[in-house]
Amino acid sequence: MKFGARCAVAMESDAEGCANGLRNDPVSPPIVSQEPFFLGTKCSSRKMFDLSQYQIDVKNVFRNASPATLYEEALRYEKQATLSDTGALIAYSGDKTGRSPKDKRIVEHPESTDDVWWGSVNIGLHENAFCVNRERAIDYLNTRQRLYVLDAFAGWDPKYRIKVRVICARPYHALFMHNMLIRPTREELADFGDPDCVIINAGAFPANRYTTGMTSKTSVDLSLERREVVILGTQYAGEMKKAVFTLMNYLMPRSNVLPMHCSATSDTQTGTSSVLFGLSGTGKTTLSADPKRELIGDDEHCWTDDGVFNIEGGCYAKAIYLTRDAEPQIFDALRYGAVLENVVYDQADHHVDFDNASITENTRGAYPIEYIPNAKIPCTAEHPTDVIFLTCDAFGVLPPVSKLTPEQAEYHFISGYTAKVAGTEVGVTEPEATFSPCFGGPFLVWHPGKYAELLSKRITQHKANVWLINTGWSGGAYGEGSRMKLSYTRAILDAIHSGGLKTAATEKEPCFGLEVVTKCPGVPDEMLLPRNTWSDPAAYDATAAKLAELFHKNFVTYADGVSPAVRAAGPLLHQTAVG
Ligand SMILES: Nc1ncnc2c1ncn2[C@@H]1O[C@H](COP(=O)(O)OP(=O)(O)OP(=O)(O)O)[C@@H](O)[C@H]1O
Ligand SMILES: O=C([O-])CC(=O)C(=O)O
Ligand SMILES: [Ca+2]
Ligand SMILES: [Mn+2]
Repeated sequence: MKFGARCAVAMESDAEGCANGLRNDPVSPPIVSQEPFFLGTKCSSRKMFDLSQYQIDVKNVFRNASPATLYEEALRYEKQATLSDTGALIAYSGDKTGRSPKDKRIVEHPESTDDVWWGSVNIGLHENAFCVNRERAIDYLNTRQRLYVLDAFAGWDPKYRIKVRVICARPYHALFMHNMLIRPTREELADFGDPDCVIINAGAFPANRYTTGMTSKTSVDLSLERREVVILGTQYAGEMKKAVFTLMNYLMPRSNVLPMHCSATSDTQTGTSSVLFGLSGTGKTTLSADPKRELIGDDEHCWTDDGVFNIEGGCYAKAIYLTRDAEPQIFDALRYGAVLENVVYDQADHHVDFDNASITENTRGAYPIEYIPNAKIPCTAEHPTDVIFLTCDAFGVLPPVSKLTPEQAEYHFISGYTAKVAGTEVGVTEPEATFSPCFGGPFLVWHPGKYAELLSKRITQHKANVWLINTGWSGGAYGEGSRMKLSYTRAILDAIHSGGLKTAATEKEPCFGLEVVTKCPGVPDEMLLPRNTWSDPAAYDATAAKLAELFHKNFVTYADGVSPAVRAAGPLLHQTAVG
């Protein structure tokens, strides 16, 4: 894949100095680190890493510093940084503890404007406002004593990978991206050349609300032409990884490749994969940590003519209520090298209280993918045999598992349903339906139809089975029932992966028209038909009808762009009343 190179940079390798066993020149004062990853050698160069092409002139620039160096930097220079009792770096993101989708902007440019699905997801920004924000970010970075540069890759398939450069002021951000991107070898770093994408992270500094197009002090701006991301007014680290994902969501479909907000695992024998789509909190990361399978990745993948590849080099797991019993692989990955974001810990022994949501519900841990024992490196796999849609239905009406027809698959992919539970956001007192197209609305650049078409084509071509799994409520809506037991969801996945569920008994459910699996090893029969789990079946019917109506209302926007068969694949109830 070829990208327009805009800026030439002299990137000098320190390999020679190390090979000669040269010590640092004692007279040159700047501390410059270009340590390679995982090589176990301390190899620093006195050559300044030059950021002048970005008009950045800061004395101490660390390029691809080792985790140990970044730990040192964080502990010295970040106010609240500390170590957990398992050796993870604990860091705090400040006011923003989650992504800010309303503050995301895409530069309007004649070259890409016809490609972009403009609206509430992709809000346009004038090129001039982008330049103002970019300059503001650079001015801020120039006030710093120390900066961190990370050059690394996104995309495990060499045919599609892009070179990403992160420039940031916080060691925690550098370590986060070191974990989340694909770490280059020493040779790859020496030959890195010009990056395909640059993230300029000045998140500690606010946007100016009077800059055209700004509605708050936070702004995450992407220029598809410059291949640059500017971050102001948010230090939540997840913005950086999802900015890369957004860029991939633009680039990949141009090469007939489908980017997916999903996790992926592969069969240890056959190498075939299964992908789990789902919005935030539905279980992608949790369920992909599966000792019976190989882990390809937990959040961002692409489906090409050759199979699937992970975009990332690490995982970013929700840490709230994490226990070693329920999720041992993830729990054990939160050790030396991992970043633990916004967690509360005991001041005396630095033991992390995973049940404490006083800073945020969205506590997170970021670790390199090889911290999961059964990760497959390189993170690529054969075509999926199974495509799974995860939904966390807080209404408690969707069945634990149903088998979708190709038309239902397209309908549910475009709908992207999940539900928020009451209590986590102010003002949410009952389950709130969320529809996010392609289970990743905030990251789409093209119209959802483009991704839906690519998915349908690949599903048909590879005869993949499509399943809808409810990881949310059972026995009643939020407040009445309870969250689906993780062991049941895992048993369902095991049955899918063993091939057994393909031939399992099913029953057509009348409200959503779903073919519900009624027998699954490891799951009590009565759990599989949700109506049976409610104490009041009439209340179930009423809630199901309400949800069906929400599906119809949401689908109105997309109805014109799909075939009549797909339009008819939604919930059966109230179809005429609303749609
Ligand atoms: N039956 C279940 N299936 C999956 N997860 C469950 C289940 N019951 C409870 N959970 C919890 O729900 C959360 C799922 O979060 P997870 O990190 O897997 O989300 P995700 O889909 O990866 O989201 P994101 O895109 O934000 O990273 C975890 O905290 C997990 O412990
Ligand atoms: O992006 C984040 O901050 C976490 C995540 O995976 C998501 O929200 O989908
Ligand atoms: Ca995740
Ligand atoms: Mn995600």
